[in-house]
Amino acid sequence: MIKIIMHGCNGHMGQVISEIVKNDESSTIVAGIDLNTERKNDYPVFQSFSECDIDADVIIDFASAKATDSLLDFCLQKSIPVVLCTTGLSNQQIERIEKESKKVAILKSANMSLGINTLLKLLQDAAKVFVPAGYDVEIIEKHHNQKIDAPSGTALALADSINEVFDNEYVYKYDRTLEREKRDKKEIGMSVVRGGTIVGEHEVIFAGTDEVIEIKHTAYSKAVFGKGAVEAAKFLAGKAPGLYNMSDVIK
Ligand SMILES: NC(=O)C1=CN([C@@H]2O[C@H](COP(=O)(O)OP(=O)(O)OC[C@H]3O[C@@H](n4cnc5c(N)ncnc54)[C@H](OP(=O)(O)O)[C@@H]3O)[C@@H](O)[C@H]2O)C=CC1
Ligand SMILES: O=C(O)C1=N[C@H](C(=O)O)C[C@H](O)C1
Repeated sequence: MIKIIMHGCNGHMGQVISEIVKNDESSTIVAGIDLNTERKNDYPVFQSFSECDIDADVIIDFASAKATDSLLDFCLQKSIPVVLCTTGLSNQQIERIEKESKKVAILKSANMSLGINTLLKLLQDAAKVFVPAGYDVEIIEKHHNQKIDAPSGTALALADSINEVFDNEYVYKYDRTLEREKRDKKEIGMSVVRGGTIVGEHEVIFAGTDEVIEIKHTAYSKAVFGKGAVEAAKFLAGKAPGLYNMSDVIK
């Protein structure tokens, strides 16, 4: 039975994970951390890591980038691996995660679904064909109106996966409203929609002369992220320090 601390336990994803774990015989949540402690849970909830003295095998994090530094402090202090799912991290935080992963196991993934993680690999094959043939790459992402960060962590991961094939030569373009020039060949454009309760849509477009290829993923429920996160937690518990991602879990 793996013991989990749920960071962001009273948020949308925290509640999805709580339900999954409640029905899972091989994992249990031993504590939650959340700014909001009003909700009743069947485990103790602390407002911050500094108040939590409970030990665990792994932490699942779906909270806020504002809380990522205190999360890392706690993981290092207690030597507890972490499945880091929060998006909107700064470059400094990403550098720190890389550094700290030499001391504790960290699995970082902007999207825990099987679909997106498979797409990350498939896209590289598509890009190897279309980009050298001169096709432009554009990404459109759509999310609910409660989302704080833009573009989504997944949109950035999709772009990174394509960019990696071309030695990271491509520049990301988030806003064309001030442009008075044609699109540069060496850019990947990202467009963002926010509205209602859209769970998460990501579309990658390869636009060539007289043809367009659109590869799209739609999440219909947050459960796809929750299931992946619990699977990742089971994978990471007991692992040696290192930086892991979902491709280590989904073979
Ligand atoms: N990797 C993936 O597959 C996925 C990643 N995400 C990412 O996960 C994160 C959370 O998403 P979601 O559950 O929808 O967001 P919510 O806002 O619903 O939940 C976040 C929870 O964390 C709490 N929180 C905020 N700041 C702190 C803090 N400093 N310390 C402790 N708790 C804090 C919030 O409290 P309060 O409401 O009081 O602010 C809230 O209860 C986002 O970054 C999102 O992009 C989401 C889905 C999938
Ligand atoms: O905030 C969300 O909801 C989601 N965030 C992640 C992201 O930023 O990519 C993953 C998913 O699309 C849902």
